[in-house]
Amino acid sequence: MNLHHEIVSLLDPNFSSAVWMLIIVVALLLVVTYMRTWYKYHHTDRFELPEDTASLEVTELPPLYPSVIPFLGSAISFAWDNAKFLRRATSYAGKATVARVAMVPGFQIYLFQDRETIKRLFKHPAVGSPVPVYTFAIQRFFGMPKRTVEVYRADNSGSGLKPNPDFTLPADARPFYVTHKGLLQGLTGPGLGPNTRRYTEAFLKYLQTYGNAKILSPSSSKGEWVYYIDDLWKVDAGIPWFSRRIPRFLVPEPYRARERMIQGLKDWYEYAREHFDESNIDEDGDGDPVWGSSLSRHRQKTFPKVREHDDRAIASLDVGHSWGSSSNVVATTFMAAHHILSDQALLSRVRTSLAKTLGTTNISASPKLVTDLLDPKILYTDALLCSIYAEILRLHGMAHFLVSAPERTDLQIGRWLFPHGSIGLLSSGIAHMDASFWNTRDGQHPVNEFWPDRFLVDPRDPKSGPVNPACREIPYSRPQGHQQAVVDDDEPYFCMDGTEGAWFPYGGGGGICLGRFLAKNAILASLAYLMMEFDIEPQVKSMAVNPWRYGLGVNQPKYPTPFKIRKRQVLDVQG
Ligand code: HEM
Repeated sequence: MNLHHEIVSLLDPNFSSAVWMLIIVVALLLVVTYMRTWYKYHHTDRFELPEDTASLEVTELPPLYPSVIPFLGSAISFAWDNAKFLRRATSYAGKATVARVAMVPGFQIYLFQDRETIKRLFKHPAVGSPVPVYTFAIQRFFGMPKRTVEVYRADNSGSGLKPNPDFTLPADARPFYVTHKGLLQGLTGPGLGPNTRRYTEAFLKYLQTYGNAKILSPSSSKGEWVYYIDDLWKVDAGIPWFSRRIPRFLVPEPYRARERMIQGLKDWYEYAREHFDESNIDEDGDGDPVWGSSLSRHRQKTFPKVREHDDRAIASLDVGHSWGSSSNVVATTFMAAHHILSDQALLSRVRTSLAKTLGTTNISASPKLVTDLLDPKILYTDALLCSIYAEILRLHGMAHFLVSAPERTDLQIGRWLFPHGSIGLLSSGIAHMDASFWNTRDGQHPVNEFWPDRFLVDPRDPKSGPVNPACREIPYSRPQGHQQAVVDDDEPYFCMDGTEGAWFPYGGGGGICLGRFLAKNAILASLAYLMMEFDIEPQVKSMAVNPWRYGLGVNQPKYPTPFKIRKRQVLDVQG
């Protein structure tokens, strides 16, 4: 049949009257539904937030985002360009807001982007991290065997000591609790100091032997050394593919690298079990030559007691741990170094400020050990360095977070209802780019540009500080600390007051990154060492960000960014 015939048959009243009627009814339904949603969407007073919400009776769901083709319309826009769709759906009259989006029939996602709601979500004790996000990551990113993933999938007991009341399984079915407890101690408790120190020592050693150094896992199955860190970066490059479920035959390299890491880790466990000697634990009670840290020893002791956690499964968790503890730290340090090194005036300000903070211009010639000098307690007092750190994570810390309401209880988040079993999405990338909230110095320093002074408060300048003076709610205050006492009252200081719910590269609430303190310590120490000890010349004029990774963590460059690096020759001037 040719086109002419098709048109004729469509116009034939006998053939198509019923079809036409159906099409017209469906079209009318779509138009009416769209107009109803559109009307409600535009007539919700979304910016009216009552002061006291505790006594408020909430019946209001966030407004449903209108879409011409229900469900499909939003799902397609989201899949096509999630950053653009999220920005559009979460902004109203130029302000960040909340919206409900129908993704597939029967499933709506709650987009929370206004600061007040985000602050409340982070503070609400019943808001959790959805189990499917974690199970997706351990299975797809880190190759966890299915049988072990099922144990996580069935664990709705939470990560606290006391399981949720509806959880009826025995204690060995609580992998979230076991993992969380170990990480909490190792990354935020007694392990933080020793871990920071070991990180700094390893980083210095790596740079001092730059070019020759390869970090090796203890052995592989064939007794060969494996380039663990090289493989880690191959896995890191594979994360955008894993997250889109691209199969192995199309991108074999990251899958192969992951397998080598898993094998190397399993061999290491065997080797370490054989060679560990308690009497070799360091004086700090944490490190040891074979397991490395009390966190590793704790994981080895506790994981095998959880169902389906043999060496194979633990190795997948450790691939995840290796990735989680390095990818974002390296990306943040790289981005900060790139911005500092691209601006000679800033580089010189950073070096002057560090020399003052550390009390010397030549840190390796200082009578103090470099690791003592790069102590976080000292580096935290360097206002410019801290401001650069916060600004880099604002500009480049782009992550989507999912939060969940409990399975049986509706939550009241400010004036909004977050119904039981629902999933919410927050994007730090959008919050970090809110031009109405951040101080741009009357547009001189737009939100999409790096401004090293954004988080500095100059007591003599009322227009300084991170928050747009027009929407600042609380006055800034100088951080109180023993080192701060010696500081001149007029000197600019680092401050994040008033940025809660607007700056959250590490997530927030119960699911907040447990490595955030270690990350900050590592980033500050690495930057201080790189800037003070080396002359680094980038070999590219500009750097483009890789859009493929948007929402997966800190931005990375799209193309290789070569640089020349050599040891600095500086005179030892004690401050
Ligand atoms: C700049 C560096 C880092 C960034 C931007 C970052 C970011 C994040 C983000 C966005 C999450 C998810 C939060 C959520 O889903 O609500 C997370 C979770 C986590 N991060 Fe980090 N992270 C960094 C460094 C680290 C380091 C150095 C470690 C460990 C040594 C670490 C360990 C973890 C752990 C264990 C979790 C899971 C927390 C939980 O589920 O209880 N992170 N991180």
